[in-house]
Amino acid sequence: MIENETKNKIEIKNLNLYYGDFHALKNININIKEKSVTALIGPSGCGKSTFLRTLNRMNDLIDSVRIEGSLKLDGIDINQYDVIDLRKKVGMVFQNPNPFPMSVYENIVYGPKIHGIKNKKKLNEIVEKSLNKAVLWDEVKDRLNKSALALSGGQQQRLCIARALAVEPDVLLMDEPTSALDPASTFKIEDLIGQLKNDYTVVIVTHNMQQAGRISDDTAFFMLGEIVEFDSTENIFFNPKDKRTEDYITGRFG
Ligand SMILES: Nc1ncnc2c1ncn2[C@@H]1O[C@H](COP(=O)(O)OP(=O)(O)OP(=O)(O)O)[C@@H](O)[C@H]1O
Repeated sequence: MIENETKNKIEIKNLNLYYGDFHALKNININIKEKSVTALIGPSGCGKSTFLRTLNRMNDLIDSVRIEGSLKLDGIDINQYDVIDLRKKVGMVFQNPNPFPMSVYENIVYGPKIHGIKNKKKLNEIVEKSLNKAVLWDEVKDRLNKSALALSGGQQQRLCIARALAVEPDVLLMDEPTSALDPASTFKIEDLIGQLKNDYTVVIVTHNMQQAGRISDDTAFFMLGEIVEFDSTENIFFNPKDKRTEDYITGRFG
C-alpha cells in the first residue's frame, strides 16, 4: 500500500433515490475522502440536500422515499449500521442554527447523555472539549448555564457544531451552515471547517461559490439530480471538463 494514500470514508455506487415517482437522485457514483472537505454545489432543487440526507439515512424518515444502490461508510453498507450508531458517526448541522431551548451546557451534553455517559466529570470534559473544537469556549465559558437562545446567530451555529462534535462523530454533514449568518460569523465558521478537517470528514452544501472555493478539497456539481462533474475543487473552478459546470461556476445560470 502506498503510504499517505487517502482513504475513502464514504463510497457511493449507482445511487438512485425516488420520492414516489419522482426520480430525485440519478445514478450517483462518488467517493468521499477521509479528513477532507467535500462541497456539494448546484442550482436550487438539484438534489444536494437529498443527497446529504442519504449519508446518515435521514431520508428514511420520509415515507415516499425509495433508495437503490450502494452506500458504504468505512467499507460497510450504511443499512447494516444501527441507525442510532450511524447518526452518532455521521453528525449533521442545519441551515438555521437550531439550539435546543436549554442551557449551553445542556445542549452539549444532550447527545452524550443519550449515549449513556452520566459521569459529571466526563460530561464537563466533553463540554469544554467540544466548545473548544468549535472555537466557542472562550466566548461562553462564563455563561454555560445561560440559555443557548441568548447567544448570537453565529455563536448558536458554532454551538450546534459543538453539539454535533460532542458525540465524537467521524463525518460532519453541513447543509448551508452559513446562509443565515453575517459575514463575520461566516468567516469564523469557514475558518473552523478548515480546522475540523484535520479530524473529521466534512460534506457541505453551499450556494456560495466563493465559499466552496475557499474551504473545500473536492467539489461535486449537481444538476437535475445528477452529478455533472466531481473533481478536486481546483479543477472544478479552474479547469472544468463539462460546459455546464463552467457556465454554473461563472454565474451564467443558477
Ligand atoms: N420530501 C420530499 N418529497 C418530495 N419531493 C421532495 C422532497 N424533498 C425534496 N424533494 C424534491 O427533490 C428535489 C431535490 O430537492 P433538494 O432539496 O434535495 O434540492 P437542493 O439542491 O438541496 O435544493 P436547494 O438548493 O433549493 O436547497 C426537488 O425537486 C424537491 O422538490
